[in-house]
Amino acid sequence: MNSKKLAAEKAVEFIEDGMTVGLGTGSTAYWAIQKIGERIKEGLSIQAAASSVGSEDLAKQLGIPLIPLANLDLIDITIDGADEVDNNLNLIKGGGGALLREKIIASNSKKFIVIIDESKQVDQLGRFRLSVEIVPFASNLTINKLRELECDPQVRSLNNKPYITDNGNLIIDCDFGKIPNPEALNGQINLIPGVVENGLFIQMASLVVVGFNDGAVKAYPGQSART
Ligand SMILES: O=C[C@H](O)[C@H](O)[C@H](O)COP(=O)(O)O
Repeated sequence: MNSKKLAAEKAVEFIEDGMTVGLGTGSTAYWAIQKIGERIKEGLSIQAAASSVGSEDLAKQLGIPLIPLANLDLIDITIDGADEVDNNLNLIKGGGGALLREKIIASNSKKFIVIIDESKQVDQLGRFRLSVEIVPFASNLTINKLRELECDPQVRSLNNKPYITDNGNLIIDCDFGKIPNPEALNGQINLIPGVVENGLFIQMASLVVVGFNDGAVKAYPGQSART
């Protein structure tokens, strides 16, 4: 049973004609984009905003109409994956390096639906290294500041070169261990000059849809639920 696909397809049921839809990034969001593509072929009429070049390319292949990002106003619904979801429905995202665009799109969405398989559920965030996007200028200085937070910062690399985001920045993966106060840590990190954004998504989820290996799907409403 593909639990990522189950969660993704459940979430796509919330999309209605005429909506502006935020497309997430990653292996779970992939299934949501595929399902949206299917529904477009069946006559669904929407416009979409992609959170990464990869998702934009996939949407184009599937014939999903994309709205130019500069024209984006309010997004009706965004569907995206996560690396971890805690009991308060706070998230760690950014494993695929798309956290900045994802956070901009999610925070401007009336409804933000998070889709995960059951392995992503945790009691407390911190099993997964937290991604921090920083500008390349004097990156060592910014990394030193992150090190002061005692998180063993590591520059993400790809093919033996620093990984560069869609925005031309670096990703620093930080191991904080268990994160007892994600809200405070989010503020501390984002106050460091040179940091663009980090992968903590605090009280942003309207709904978390979890796919289970036995075929069950459960949905948990978040505190930011507006509908
Ligand atoms: O930057 C990547 C995103 O935050 C992804 O949504 C996240 O890493 C989850 O990806 P996946 O669904 O592939 O586990």
